[in-house]
Amino acid sequence: MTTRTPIMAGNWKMNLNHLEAIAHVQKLAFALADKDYEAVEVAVLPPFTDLRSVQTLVDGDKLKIRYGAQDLSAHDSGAFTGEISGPMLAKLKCTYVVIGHSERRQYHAETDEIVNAKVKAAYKHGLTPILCVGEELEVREAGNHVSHTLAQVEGGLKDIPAEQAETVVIAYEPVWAIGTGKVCGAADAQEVCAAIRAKLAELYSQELADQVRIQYGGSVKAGNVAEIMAQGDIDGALVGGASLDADEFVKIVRFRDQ
Ligand SMILES: O=C[C@H](O)COP(=O)(O)O
Repeated sequence: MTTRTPIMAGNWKMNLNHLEAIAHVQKLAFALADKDYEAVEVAVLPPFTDLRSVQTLVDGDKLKIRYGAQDLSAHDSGAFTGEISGPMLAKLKCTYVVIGHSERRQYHAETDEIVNAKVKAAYKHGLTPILCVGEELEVREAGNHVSHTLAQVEGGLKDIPAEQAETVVIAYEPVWAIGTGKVCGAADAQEVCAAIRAKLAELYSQELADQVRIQYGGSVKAGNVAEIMAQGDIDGALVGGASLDADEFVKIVRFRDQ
């Protein structure tokens, strides 16, 4: 069985300006020792306006922190006011791009078709998608959370060949657990993450499914991360609120010590 390196990613959402971003990344870099980076991959996902500052810091100080954007356009260039393209993110040496976050699906009406077009744009420009999936409360209450989430996985990865899909990071984020303090029980999160892995095996191969990293996201904190990470199919966390506090995020990265 493949060993998957855990990945802890801080999705800052619409928080921290570029000066705050510099201070925050410096704090993370100072607090994390080499052994932390060996054991866990650490990524920050700042607003677009912070990316150049983060790049300068990471490049200049040769930091082992990776970074990426929270969204991208499905288009390469052109008359798309307000949008940011894959080539622009690639030029900033982003590793990751979050695609299909529930806040994009909810507030910007992003469908699985749009999400799929963005996944294709990411791969076209050498960016690794963090593909977000997960159900709303009413879907879970109706008992349809697994099928709903798997349909999003299938829709997001439509026509993506195995040689690209093998690098995707999938973030399972039950919408009702995001920013609410309500954590999905570790066993419940594991149920869905295991189903996602089985879906990847069905769509591609068991080998590919064993390789793909699946994160849990939704009110992850230092106090609950160890239990979440103890689940067999959970390989990391996509952290919102708690990633804005550098000390808390470092504790999450060091989940084995919690
Ligand atoms: O992308 C991160 C998720 O939306 C989780 O956010 P949260 O940790 O604030 O609940």
